[in-house]
Amino acid sequence: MRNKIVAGNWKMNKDREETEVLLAELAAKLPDTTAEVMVAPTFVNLQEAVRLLENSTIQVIAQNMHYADNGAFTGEISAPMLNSIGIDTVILGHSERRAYFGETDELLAKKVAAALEKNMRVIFCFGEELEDRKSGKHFELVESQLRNALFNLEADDWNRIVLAYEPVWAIGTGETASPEQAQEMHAFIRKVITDKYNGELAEKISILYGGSVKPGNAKEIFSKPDVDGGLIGGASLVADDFMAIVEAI
Ligand SMILES: O=C[C@H](O)COP(=O)(O)O
Repeated sequence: MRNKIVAGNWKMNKDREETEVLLAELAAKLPDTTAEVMVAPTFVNLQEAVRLLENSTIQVIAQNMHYADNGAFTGEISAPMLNSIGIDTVILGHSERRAYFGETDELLAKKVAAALEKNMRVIFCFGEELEDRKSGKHFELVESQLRNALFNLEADDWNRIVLAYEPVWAIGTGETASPEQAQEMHAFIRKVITDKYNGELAEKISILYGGSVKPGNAKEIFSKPDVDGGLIGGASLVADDFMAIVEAI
């Protein structure tokens, strides 16, 4: 049985006070669920978020990290720093990091290795652009992203990998992949992992869908057999919406 996960990626939203308000609402409204529920506030508010959620089952995770432990990397945050405030899960490879900050598969392979080395869990994001889908190259592209960043991992490393398929054309656009498109890609991802490793390993990997998941479409998307939850952007900034999505899992 794979872990069901609903993770809220707050991106560059919510200052300190707004963070406190939203976390308090989320803690109060969290429904009874067997799913893992996670939130990724901005770096400056992570420590406070950990403190505020110490009595909640909601996990606080990070949006990004550098591959080095420390050093001359102005503006960056390392895995040991995250560990030191009680964070053990990090989102890597988000399409906004790839598009606006030039993150490549090669760099992401180093980040993934660094996170795993520090016993962190990684939510690894990947997905095609609209042109890739229009030209029918989306399967090829997705496979290459997995191969380049993750296929040097040992089978055991995958115990700490969660995948988040996010078609770039569906992020923040209001346009969602149809539940069938999501299922088709998730099944393909599981097949690619089966071919590289084995079916048993592939069956254990939680594969989240991300891209305009809202209370109104979450249930249908989550009903697909290879969709194990969601990475939620905009709707994670509104407590009732996020919790409605948690209810839908
Ligand atoms: O990390 C979350 C994804 O980028 C999805 O964002 P969205 O739900 O605002 O489309």
